[in-house]
Amino acid sequence: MAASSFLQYPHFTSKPRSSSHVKPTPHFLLIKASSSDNPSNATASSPTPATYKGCNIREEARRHSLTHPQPDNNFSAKYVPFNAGPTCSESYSLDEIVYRSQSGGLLDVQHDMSALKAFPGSYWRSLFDSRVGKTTWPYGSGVWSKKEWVLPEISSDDIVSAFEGNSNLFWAERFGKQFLNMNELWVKHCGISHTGSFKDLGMTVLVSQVNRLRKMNKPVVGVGCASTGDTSAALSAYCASAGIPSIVFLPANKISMAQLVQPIANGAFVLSIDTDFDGCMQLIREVTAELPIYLANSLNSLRLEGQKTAAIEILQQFDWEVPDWVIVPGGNLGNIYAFYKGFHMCKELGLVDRIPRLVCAQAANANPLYLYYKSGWKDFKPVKANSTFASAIQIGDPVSIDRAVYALQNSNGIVEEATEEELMDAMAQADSTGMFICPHTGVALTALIKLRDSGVIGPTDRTVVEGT
Ligand SMILES: Cc1ncc(COP(=O)(O)O)c(C=O)c1O
Ligand SMILES: N[C@@H](CCOP(=O)(O)O)C(=O)O
Repeated sequence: MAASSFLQYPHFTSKPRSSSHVKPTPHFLLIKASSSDNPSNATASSPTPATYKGCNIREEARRHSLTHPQPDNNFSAKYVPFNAGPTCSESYSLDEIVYRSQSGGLLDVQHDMSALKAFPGSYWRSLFDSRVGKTTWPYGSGVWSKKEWVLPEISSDDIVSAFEGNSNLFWAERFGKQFLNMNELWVKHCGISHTGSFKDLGMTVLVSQVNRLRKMNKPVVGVGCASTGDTSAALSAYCASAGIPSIVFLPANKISMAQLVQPIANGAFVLSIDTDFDGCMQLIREVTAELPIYLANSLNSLRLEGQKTAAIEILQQFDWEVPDWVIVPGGNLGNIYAFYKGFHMCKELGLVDRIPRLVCAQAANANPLYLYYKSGWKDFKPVKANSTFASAIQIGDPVSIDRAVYALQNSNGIVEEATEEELMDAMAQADSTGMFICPHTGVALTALIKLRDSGVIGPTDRTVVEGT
């Protein structure tokens, strides 16, 4: 299909739809950014979803901020080439539509660290702790409770949030003791989220920024992604919440029915393409380079700003004590870098004094990072990803390979792999102790089992496995 023909699809009008066109759906309750806080804008057919004593929570937040002042917003962030040296002067405003550096490399969101450092670590710890479990807009979200470190310049009115984050850090006591002879095993359940995916953490940031860009009349007619199921579920839900068209490229017959239903129900333009995820990723990169469709995959570094908050949350949930190990399943490899970035910011800004060692776990059927690691980081080759029960990480040519290597090299990290048999055994063992985990978490648990067996992870090491 020619790229331009996407624009003929009725979803893709060049004019942003006003929020009055958004019909609330009975399937979910998202707190939607509106163009105004004026309660009189709420009509009978679109009731304000969250009310408190007759006012919406934005109004309430505004009143609250008068009595509980938030830090002065002198904070800012910009895009810079990923891992550029101190002499590099290339940078872009976050209001520009750019995914790659001049040399074609990855970008990173760089915060004004000197402005953030004006406040001591104890200040940030107390501020973040004070926002947990509240409905104050937008800080009730685990992502936006760290707004100053995420997208400091966005207006709270532009934020599209489902109050994602603040996920359970589960003490896997029985599994740890019975199968691993360890007491300090924890599972960070990032997948217990609005759409059932940790991608919500990144998507609230990306779609909020798109909402802002559209209000600035930037040329964004819709948002698109390639997906193995989770990114498309998150993208379509957040876009539907904000009344923004979305388009998702899915590899045909490789998405579970449960996840295929999500973008369809959310009204996304769903394309099932006769290729694998890597083929879909290539296609969406070409389409978003040519058309005013904003790229929502983790190649877009905005996503990682939201996902990094899971790492900050882990520290917060341990009362700012640092675990020894954090194990993350890896596919397109944005998330392992997001974790590194969250931990590293906490160290740099004085909230903690060290970072955990990171482990990235891949399915043996889709293991390009593992092979690269085993070569001593000498020889990266994309692979043809074979089918795996961990279908969301069936990815052979990860876009964030450079970010992942950086994260692992700077955290004394390790890469492990899991065969199909190993990941299924790990799942069965975990489930037999009352957990109910997905195959991707099974891949991460397999990495843990192997590292315990070899003695690399000790019996008293505090270890967190990310459930996605
Ligand atoms: C359920 C699930 N777990 C883990 C991952 C891996 O995350 P990443 O692609 O950031 O490496 C993905 C996506 O790839 C996923 O959908
Ligand atoms: N597993 C992912 C693959 C795409 O990852 P992304 O983080 O780059 O969007 C999915 O759910 O689609």
